[in-house]
Amino acid sequence: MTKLDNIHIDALRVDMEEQLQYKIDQKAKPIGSLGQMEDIAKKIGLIQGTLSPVLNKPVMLTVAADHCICEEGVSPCPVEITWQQCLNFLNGGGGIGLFSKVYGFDLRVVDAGVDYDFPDHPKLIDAKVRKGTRNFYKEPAMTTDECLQALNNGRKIVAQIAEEGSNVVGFGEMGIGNTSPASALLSVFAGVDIESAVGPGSGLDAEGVRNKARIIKAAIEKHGISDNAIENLARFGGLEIATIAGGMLEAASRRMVIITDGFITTSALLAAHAIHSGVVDYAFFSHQSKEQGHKKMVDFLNGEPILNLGFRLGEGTGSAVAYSVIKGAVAMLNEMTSFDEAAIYNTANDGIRIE
Ligand SMILES: O=C(O)c1ccc[n+]([C@@H]2O[C@H](COP(=O)([O-])O)[C@@H](O)[C@H]2O)c1
Ligand SMILES: Cc1cc2nc[nH]c2cc1C
Repeated sequence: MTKLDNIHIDALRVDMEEQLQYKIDQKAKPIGSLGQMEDIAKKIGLIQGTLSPVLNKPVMLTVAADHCICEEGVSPCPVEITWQQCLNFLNGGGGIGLFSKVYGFDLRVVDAGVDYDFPDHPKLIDAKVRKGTRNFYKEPAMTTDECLQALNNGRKIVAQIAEEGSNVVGFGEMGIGNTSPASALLSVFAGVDIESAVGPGSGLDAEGVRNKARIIKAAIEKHGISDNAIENLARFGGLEIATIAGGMLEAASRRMVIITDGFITTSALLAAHAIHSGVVDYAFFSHQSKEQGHKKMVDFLNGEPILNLGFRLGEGTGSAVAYSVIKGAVAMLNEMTSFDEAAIYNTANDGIRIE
């Protein structure tokens, strides 16, 4: 059976849009002058169905897996970096170990399919389906069952953090080789040609990028494109990508704020969107990744990146940094003085309306 049970995603509370806009326009500022922050504040109001939203206990889920597609020379990095970085994150290191502390996230590292036996750790979640996603140049990346298992693991993990009181989940990933499945999913779900969907990832040269495009193109020709989203995810995805996709669907069904990171977590959102398009209503695109295909993903999903810092690290680093803006947006809606409170008039001294 290639479907997930009981996914229900509510529509946003669009009936509240006018009231939210009114509240924002009463703030002591020219109309629209906080730009995209105003859109973010409004969207969180629509997600939570309130004029006074609250962000509780943000959790960062950095989901990791290995990729046997690396056998085809699609990544310049040794695969051992996946498990080494996971241990590093658990010790507060790497980009996401640091940024989780700086920006106030409770970081959990999720083992969705790393080719390594980790020691127990309070912040490590064991959701290993198998040691490494298969080489999709030769065979489907996952069986349908494995893919469903990963999707359901993501759902369970997010359900658990929601039970613990969180209503904000940032997504990150760690997986040497995972820009290859992300490119394949961009091509399959958004109809983007392979050459435009592929890039250097963690640092391939031009010849390497051409080889990567050739491998992914051959794989898509070999397995074909299904009209079932989960089948496509199983053929070309990754265990961390499927786990993240399931987590995003669960988060949306619980009206949580979802923060996507770069190229790989956005490919998970593409897959989740193909399963249930309503998931995108709950998602914030933290930043515009340098990986060329990322813009195509964001455009396909009608998103607008919050930051553009030239990041291409992954791990959840963009999600963490952009949360500072999201927090500011919610504070603006709740705490910024209105014209009334600031005891200034909605007209300038010379009588010109401030707009
Ligand atoms: O987040 C991004 O946009 C991003 C872009 C390029 C690479 N990465 C990271 O680099 C790794 C994948 O790169 P690669 O070349 O091994 O496929 C993986 O661990 C990602 O976290 C991440
Ligand atoms: C050091 C290192 C850290 C990473 N984090 C995400 N991808 C990565 C790739 C490398 C090589």
